[in-house]
Amino acid sequence: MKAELIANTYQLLLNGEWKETSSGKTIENLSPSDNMPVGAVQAMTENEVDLAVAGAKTAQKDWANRSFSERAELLYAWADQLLKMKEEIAETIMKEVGKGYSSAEKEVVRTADFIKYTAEEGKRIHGELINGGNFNAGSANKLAMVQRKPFGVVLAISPFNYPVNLSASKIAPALIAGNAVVFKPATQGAISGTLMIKALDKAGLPAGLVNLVTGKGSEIGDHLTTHPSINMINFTGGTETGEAISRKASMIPVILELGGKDPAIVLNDANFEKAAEDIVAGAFSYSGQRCTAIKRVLVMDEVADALVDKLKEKVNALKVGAPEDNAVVTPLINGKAADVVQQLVDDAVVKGATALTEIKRAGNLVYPVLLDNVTVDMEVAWKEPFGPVLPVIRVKNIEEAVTIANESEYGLQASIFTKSVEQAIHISNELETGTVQINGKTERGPDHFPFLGVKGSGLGVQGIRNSIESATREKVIVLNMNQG
Ligand SMILES: NC(=O)c1ccc[n+]([C@@H]2O[C@H](COP(=O)([O-])OP(=O)(O)OC[C@H]3O[C@@H](n4cnc5c(N)ncnc54)[C@H](O)[C@@H]3O)[C@@H](O)[C@H]2O)c1
Repeated sequence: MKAELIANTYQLLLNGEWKETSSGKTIENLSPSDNMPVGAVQAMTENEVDLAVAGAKTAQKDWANRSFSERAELLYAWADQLLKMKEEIAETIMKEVGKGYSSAEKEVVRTADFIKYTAEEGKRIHGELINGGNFNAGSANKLAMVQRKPFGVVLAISPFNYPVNLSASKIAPALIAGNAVVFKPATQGAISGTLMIKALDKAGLPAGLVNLVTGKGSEIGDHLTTHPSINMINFTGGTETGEAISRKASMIPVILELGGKDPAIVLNDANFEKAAEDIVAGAFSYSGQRCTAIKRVLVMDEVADALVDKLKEKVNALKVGAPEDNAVVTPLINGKAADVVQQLVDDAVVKGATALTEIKRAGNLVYPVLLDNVTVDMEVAWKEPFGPVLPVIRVKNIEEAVTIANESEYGLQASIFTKSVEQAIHISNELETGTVQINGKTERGPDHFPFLGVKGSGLGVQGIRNSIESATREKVIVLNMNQG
């Protein structure tokens, strides 16, 4: 019997049953914006993790035998249920991770769209036939039938900042490809993740096909990532955690979406109004707590004053405050995150950066900071703040901008603002990033574009079709035809 979720203490979903952990322990989530309790999730035991993985392994066998279109039906129904729960989920995202309500609502709608597109795209996945005669030493009598097969059980680990979107973008492609999923949401974000799974369960989820594992990553994370029955890991989070996972996971594919230090490079001929608008939106929306946030500006010396004036005007106009009021800059996820930002700003100011906005903090709420005259000896030039701070580095020429951009340990995205497309393409080719945005802010999506990070920003490629393909391996059957 499936029990209804108990108000404020959320249950885990294990092999078709909503229940409490045998540990008797729960983890309470407080809202980053007002410190009020949002609810509690179960702190599962290693034994329950084992049951979750084993149940998923069993459920996967039957699921893999279903056709793509049958699997797609579950995804369509899931998207419908998500939209029916839109207000409840958006409100929970808002409270749990401090995101403005309208952004939280957009996250739910975008996720439903993502799931539907995944269902459609899954139906277009097919293998290929290869004739052996295409290779010199081969024979035209050999025919390879290449099919795409699921890996088995996919472990999906998501971060706090998009608790619904970055979870479903792992689960839906894995499911359409015929895998089962063990889903471990970030603790702060686990209630939103639980509601998303509740929608999937209402849509007719077969028992065990997706098991919800909640608990502290630091306590059950290693047990999960080194579990012998996990066949693939899809992780989004910090670079340190991701690198540790990739070292521990042995002989299984790992997809990692990690941190970033995306630069916006502004050339002499840029449209400064448009560049400033995009840079400020790119840097400060959801308080800069986005992997693809613009995290530094590299502007040509001659035009820096003109750009900085516009940046300052727009930063000062940002709405700061409560997520309920749809503020752009809201309290950060926790006090530790605010301390990191404050420390980076203090270091820069001590070393001679010019703060163009008032440096102000109230608990987790860090007011937006625009720093001019940042130099490469300052930590803020290199570290990911994951908060509302934008450093401006003035450079002599394009070569210097490219050098500073590429000296980063990260390589997620970069923006270039210029009227010269040729120049932009030339610079794009020099930049060591997964994506370059010409005359636009760095961002993930539209979700069917390939999305990847290089260097410390990740491993593997996402984007709907890429994500489905990444959740499958090839299986080759060779037909040796009778020559007689
Ligand atoms: N590249 C991208 O697409 C992308 C998108 C969003 C966020 N991010 C990055 O995520 C980070 C912020 O998210 P966060 O603070 O939630 O990251 P985090 O690394 O602290 O946590 C991510 C997830 O890992 C889990 N975890 C922690 N220790 C673990 C362990 N030992 N084994 C297994 N799992 C473990 C956490 O519980 C959580 O679910 C930023 O660095 C940001 O740039 C990247």
